[in-house]
Amino acid sequence: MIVASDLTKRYGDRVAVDGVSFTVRPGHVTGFLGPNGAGKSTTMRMVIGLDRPTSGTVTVDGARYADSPAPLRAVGALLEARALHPGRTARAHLRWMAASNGIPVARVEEVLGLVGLESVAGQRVGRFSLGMGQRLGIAAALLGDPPVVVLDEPVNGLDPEGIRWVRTLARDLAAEGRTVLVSSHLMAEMALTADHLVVIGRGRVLADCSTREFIAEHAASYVKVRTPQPGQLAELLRRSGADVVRDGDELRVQGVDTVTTGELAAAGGLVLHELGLVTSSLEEAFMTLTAGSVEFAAAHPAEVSR
Ligand SMILES: Nc1ncnc2c1ncn2[C@@H]1O[C@H](COP(=O)(O)OP(=O)(O)OP(=O)(O)O)[C@@H](O)[C@H]1O
Repeated sequence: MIVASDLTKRYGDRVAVDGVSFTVRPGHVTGFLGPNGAGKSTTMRMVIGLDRPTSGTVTVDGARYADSPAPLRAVGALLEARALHPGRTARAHLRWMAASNGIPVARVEEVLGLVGLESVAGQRVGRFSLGMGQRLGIAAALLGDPPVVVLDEPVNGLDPEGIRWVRTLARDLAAEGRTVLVSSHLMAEMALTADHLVVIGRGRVLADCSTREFIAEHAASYVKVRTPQPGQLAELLRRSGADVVRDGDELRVQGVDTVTTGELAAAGGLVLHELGLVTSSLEEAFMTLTAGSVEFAAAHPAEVSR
């Protein structure tokens, strides 16, 4: 279990992580979600002791990572900008990591197989593609067979097959009872991978709930209905308590479902050309939630031309 309590990190007068508290439980994939610059990497670096909190604490299974006698066996981590010796082969890199953590060399071949890098294990990592580098980073994270796995943007640079592979791997690791924390700035991907979400923006926790709860709360939906008699239908719907927005022959209705909308139209003898439920995408929900906390938002075209 990872427990962060009031975790804060300042760089000079810049607050990267601002009083963040959350718990990552075993047996689940927890998605750590936020736009660029939200503080995800900084938080993850503090989890594995690469950065020291300005204040607050973070513990892994009750202990600070820095106090662990064999860190790779306690927490496996894939962090961005991993330092790799470009002249070393993938196998040599993993063997060196295994040796320095008292891990049997046979485990190196196991993890190479697990991430699908056996055939290129003898190649120098300097020539690896971004995707191969990510797989090597994941192999390194799993080397110590750790109960806690922290993956920072693991699908970066992966093709669709690779993305699906990471998703399955994360879920399998959680199903084995491990604690799995995966960061991403892609809401849709996280919705498929994570059971639980911790959403941050500008260093603060914006949401901490199950993925199901997040979808139910933030993905807005409305009934879309098209009719040649929009004025009359809007009137009927409003009388039954619905909020209605009219756009030509189309009505966007909230507060009643598709069944009620159809029945009201039938009772009023009105013709319908279209009736359906529209649910805003999770990406939209995520962007709405984090709108005020995006560090590098693109200017609106109208603002640029002004
Ligand atoms: N070493 C550093 N010195 C100064 N500022 C830093 C440092 N590391 C991070 N920051 C700042 O802290 C904030 C959070 O950065 P962080 O990399 O943790 O965000 P992130 O959510 O991981 O973003 P991304 O998705 O872009 O990786 C940013 O404003 C960043 O500029």
